[in-house]
Amino acid sequence: MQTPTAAATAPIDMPEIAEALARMERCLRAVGCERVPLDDAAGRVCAEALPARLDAPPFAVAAMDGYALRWADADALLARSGVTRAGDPIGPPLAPGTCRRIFTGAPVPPGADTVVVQELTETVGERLRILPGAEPHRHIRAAGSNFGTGTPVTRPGTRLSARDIGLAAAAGHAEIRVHRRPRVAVLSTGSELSRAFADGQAGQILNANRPALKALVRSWGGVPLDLGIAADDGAALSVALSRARATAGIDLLVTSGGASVGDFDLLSPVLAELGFEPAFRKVRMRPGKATLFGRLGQLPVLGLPGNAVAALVSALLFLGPAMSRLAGAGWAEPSPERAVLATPLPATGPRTTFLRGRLGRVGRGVPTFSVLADQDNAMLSGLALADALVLRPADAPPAAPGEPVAVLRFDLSPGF
Ligand SMILES: Nc1nc2c(c(=O)[nH]1)N[C@H]1C(S)=C(S)[C@@H](COP(=O)(O)OP(=O)(O)OC[C@H]3O[C@@H](n4cnc5c(N)ncnc54)[C@H](O)[C@@H]3O)O[C@H]1N2
Ligand code: MOO
Repeated sequence: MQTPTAAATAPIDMPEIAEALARMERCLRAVGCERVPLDDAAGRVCAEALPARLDAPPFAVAAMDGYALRWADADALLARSGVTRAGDPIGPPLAPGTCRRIFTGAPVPPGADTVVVQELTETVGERLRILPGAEPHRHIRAAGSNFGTGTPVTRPGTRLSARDIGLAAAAGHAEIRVHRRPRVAVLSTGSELSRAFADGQAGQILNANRPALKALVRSWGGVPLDLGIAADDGAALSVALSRARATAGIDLLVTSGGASVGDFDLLSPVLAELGFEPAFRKVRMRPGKATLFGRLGQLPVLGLPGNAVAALVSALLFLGPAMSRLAGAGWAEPSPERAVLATPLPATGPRTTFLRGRLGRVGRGVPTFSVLADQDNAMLSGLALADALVLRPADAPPAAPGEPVAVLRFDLSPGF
């Protein structure tokens, strides 16, 4: 991990989202690699350009069931000379004036330059007539026409799809080098958090962020490590953070809560005592202002707000790209799409603002966006119902139905 260079020179203020992301990007590197069987490679991030170990197809093969022949002989009545099925050896060369019965996938005999589909042939006694409609040089897949030996068949930095895995297998590979899954530790902070429904006592809140963040880590290709709950107590938080720093193999620590300005929001002061190097301690966005990022020794730390909606919106913007970079798939920020307002929007305050809403579609045009009534940053019911966020610039005036807006669609961040 590189030193957060911007943070070293810039004041630790409240950067805009783009600046905060840029500072974060400079601090994160892809994790190491491992070799896995192709059967376990789906969705993993490829770390090598596998070269094909053979020509494919390895020899000329018939693409249809029919007869192999020399096109120059097509006007004659052809003598039959044997049969080749898929899996048969290549067989002897085809003598002039003859044809060979052949089936899809079978090696084409040397000398033949055309396969005529059986539907365009006619048997005349012992011989074969080629009917009008047959075409020269058809229905043969030349040796190496799919790929040649040495051709790279996988691309580093891409998530392996079923298509990639099929191609790698066709190219003679049973294993592939991939990035290991990033290990992301999740620490919830807050004395009010209870561990489970049955524990719930007066004054306690169920821990929604922990399972939600672990789910995101898993959906985005990582392995979550649950570090439990730290109370709003300096000593407890210090122990939990120091333990995380000392634990080998954690690629990123994600905390939630305790990041604001209350007397019991201790994350920032405790991190500072432990020698944290911040890249930013707040972001000019709503929700999600209480987001911090930096390095605790070698360990990158992303501090998300406690409010459940703020935590998830901030995770969409910051944890998503971080996971993508750590996983080896490159830095990938959620990209806004165009939509048209179906409902009015209020003026925004001094931070870039995200409002939850639902997309609709009118004809084939850009989708419509209807803002939801519930925009409380702690209340998950509205976020669960939403399928997009509208992105409003800071200090934007009210907007009316019909106006174009930018939206972040949740379906473009699978698992969110
Ligand atoms: N005087 C100010 N107060 C607050 C400000 C501010 O600027 N000045 N910022 C507000 C904003 S914005 C947010 S967001 C929150 C951020 O607070 P923290 O990150 O310090 O989070 P907490 O205070 O610990 O918790 C806030 C809220 O979220 C609930 N919570 C916490 N963890 C979880 C969890 N794991 N699962 C479910 N819910 C959780 C917690 O009970 C609180 O209700 O601060 C505002 N205040
Ligand atoms: O900005 Mo807080 O992080 O609004 O919810």
